[in-house]
Amino acid sequence: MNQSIKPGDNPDLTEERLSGTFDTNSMAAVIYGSDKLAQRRREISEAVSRIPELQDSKPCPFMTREEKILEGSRKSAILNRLLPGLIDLDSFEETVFIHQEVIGIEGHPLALHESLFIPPIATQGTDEQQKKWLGRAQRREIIGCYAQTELGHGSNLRALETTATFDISSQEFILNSPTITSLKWWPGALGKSANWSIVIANLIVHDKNHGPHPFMVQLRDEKSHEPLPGITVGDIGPKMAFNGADNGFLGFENYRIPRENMLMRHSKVTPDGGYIRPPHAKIGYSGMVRVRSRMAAEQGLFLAHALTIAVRYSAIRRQGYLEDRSREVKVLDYQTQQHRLFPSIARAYAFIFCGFETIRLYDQLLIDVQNGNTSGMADLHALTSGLKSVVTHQTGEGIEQARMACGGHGYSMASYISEIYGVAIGGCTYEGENMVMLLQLARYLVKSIEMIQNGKSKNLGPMVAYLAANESEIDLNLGPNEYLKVFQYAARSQAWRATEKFQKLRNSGMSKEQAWNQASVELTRASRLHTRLYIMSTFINHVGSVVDQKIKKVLIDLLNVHITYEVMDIGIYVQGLLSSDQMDLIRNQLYVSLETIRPNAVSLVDSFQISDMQLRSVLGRRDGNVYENLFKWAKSCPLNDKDVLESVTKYLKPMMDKSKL
Ligand SMILES: CCCCCCCC/C=C\CCCCC/C=C/C(=O)SCCNC(=O)CCNC(=O)[C@H](O)C(C)(C)COP(=O)(O)OP(=O)(O)OC[C@H]1O[C@@H](n2cnc3c(N)ncnc32)[C@H](O)[C@@H]1OP(=O)(O)O
Ligand SMILES: Cc1cc2nc3c(=O)[nH]c(=O)nc-3n(C[C@H](O)[C@H](O)[C@H](O)COP(=O)(O)OP(=O)(O)OC[C@H]3O[C@@H](n4cnc5c(N)ncnc54)[C@H](O)[C@@H]3O)c2cc1C
Repeated sequence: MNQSIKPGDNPDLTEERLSGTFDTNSMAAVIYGSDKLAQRRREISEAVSRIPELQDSKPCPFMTREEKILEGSRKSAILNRLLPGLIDLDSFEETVFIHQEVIGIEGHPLALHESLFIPPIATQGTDEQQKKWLGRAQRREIIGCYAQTELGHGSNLRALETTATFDISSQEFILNSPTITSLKWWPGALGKSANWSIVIANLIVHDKNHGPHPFMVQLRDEKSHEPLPGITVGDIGPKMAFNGADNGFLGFENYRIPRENMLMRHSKVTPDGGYIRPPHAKIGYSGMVRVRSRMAAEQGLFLAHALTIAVRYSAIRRQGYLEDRSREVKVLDYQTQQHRLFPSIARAYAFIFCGFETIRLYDQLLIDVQNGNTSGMADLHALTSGLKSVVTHQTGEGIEQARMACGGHGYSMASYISEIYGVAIGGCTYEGENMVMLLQLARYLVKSIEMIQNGKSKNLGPMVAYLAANESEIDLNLGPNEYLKVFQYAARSQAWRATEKFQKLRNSGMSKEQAWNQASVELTRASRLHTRLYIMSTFINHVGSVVDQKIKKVLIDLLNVHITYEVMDIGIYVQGLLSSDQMDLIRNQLYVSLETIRPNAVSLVDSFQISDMQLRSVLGRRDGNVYENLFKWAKSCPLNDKDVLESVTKYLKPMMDKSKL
């Protein structure tokens, strides 16, 4: 049963919900990993809806940037007071969720505090450092951010210019931004809100540069909030979206911090200037790996937001005719609309499933690393590098298709899809620009193939074992596992093609760097296919583990949409394996699976359980009463406060009057 049905709803949406074949609360339990977690989300939404001071003071699209930042801060402060009664304070998921619900996706002063400030202290700080700062940060006595990127350097961390030079005589580090390009640029909440930051700076001891390391740095006075002497800080200005966040710039001029402010769980500087190396050279990058490991689920949810809006709206929007000329048809009945939206629903489910898997893998790695075992770091770095790149790109594509699927109203901020798009595609850039991260995964794939070439296939990890197989024929009695083999063929042949291109260029005498650059488009293609294969196999495994038979049946239907769409999408890579008859068969299976999923489309998006407050979309309202609310929304636009604006009295009217003479 669809749990969203209520009296007074748009009858078209109710009809859709009645046609659903499964219980949406049970599906939510599968999406969020357990009945308890799905129920907690419902309870938190419900509790928030009953607290007047947590409601939006006006629709976000009508707010100026200053109002957005003020509103985010107002709500953050209220939440901090109310949180103990509303959520499990130890749960990161609940903390993120309630902020999302109350403040939305446009950013807020604590967005980075939870995800990039507290985790490095907790994982890279010593016990004493944690004792000193963790409690204060968790109680929000201080607000923090993560300052790594510089005006001139983001992707290439080796070129960061900020320095932290150890001064033995005073037992302090002296922070400096030696050039304009070394100014920290982009950190969220740095601009106006944060008073502390994790700063990534080159550690210099006895004139030797040990590369980027993390430091705890106070930026502003804790009483006056004024920048401390030696600190230059401010906001970088408006962005494409995410304007409730104050991304900032930061410069240091001989700014001193105590030796104890370098996060020293892994690397250390001793009082006499000795440097102790970390157990793995890239352990300082693990804060980024943590965020990347969470991005597939986050992005899947961004896509889920846009699809909830587009699918619900498509069920109430009637336009044109099919057979019955007496009533216009729901646009959701057009095959083109289904082809535009349903593969994205499948992807959203796939991203969320695989996102929760990578969060689990990261949590396991964290335990291993704390126990001194860093052997899994390279695997997870490769996996999350590829995953963040593919998922953010496909999420952006899916959201944009969702916008277009809503026709003209999709272009209005009342749909809110443009904001979702703007925030989500930031993910193509932050936490590592997508091409750069695909090339990180490519290094791993090339190394894996070199192992095969050197007769060491048995040392390959399970995620790359397929690179050594030799599939040349597919039985087209196609079930998911045969589709997986088709995808493995595509990913394998592209990985070999790219590696061989690189090796050929090397053998022709080209430098490693030039050869890599000349092969890089092919290498990124290999990384994408490898990642899409991983997403597909995780989806298949996940569906296989579902116990509730009604839920399993729908998920198999959704999986069929996914695997047929994905294979059609990579057709060019499987030409050597599949005949044109086989491709036709798959194409037809895709069209059949679109029809099969159609009656469950609304229930599948309802199962994401995104409340109206969180969705902030007139088009995507749960009750489907879109037209009357669009009219209300337009009337409430500040431009309509007056009938005659100054733009008219001051310019247009005089112009028209003058023209009359
Ligand atoms: C509705 C949904 C709800 C959602 C709720 C949440 C909403 C949130 C929305 C918005 C929030 C926005 C928040 C944005 C926050 C953004 C923060 C940031 O962006 S922080 C800055 C991030 N910066 C980067 O990511 C920089 C990218 N660059 C790098 O990471 C590195 O420079 C590099 C590209 C990895 C290269 O590093 P380096 O030059 O040092 O190394 P290489 O020579 O290339 O490689 C040497 C070997 O090291 C391996 N390596 C590299 N990194 C790692 C690692 N992390 N772990 C393990 N190994 C690593 C590399 O693979 C090489 O190995 P070999 O090939 O030699 O074996
Ligand atoms: C919304 C948002 C929030 C952010 N928040 C933070 C934050 O809180 N803290 C923080 O420190 N930073 C933050 N950032 C910065 C972000 O991490 C960087 O912008 C990102 O890492 C990309 O680096 P860049 O800007 O230097 O891109 P560039 O590296 O300059 O990329 C420009 C182009 O060059 C290409 N390119 C670069 N290197 C290579 C290469 N080796 N091979 C092939 N192509 C290459 C890229 O693919 C891209 O096409 C944020 C950014 C955004 C957009």
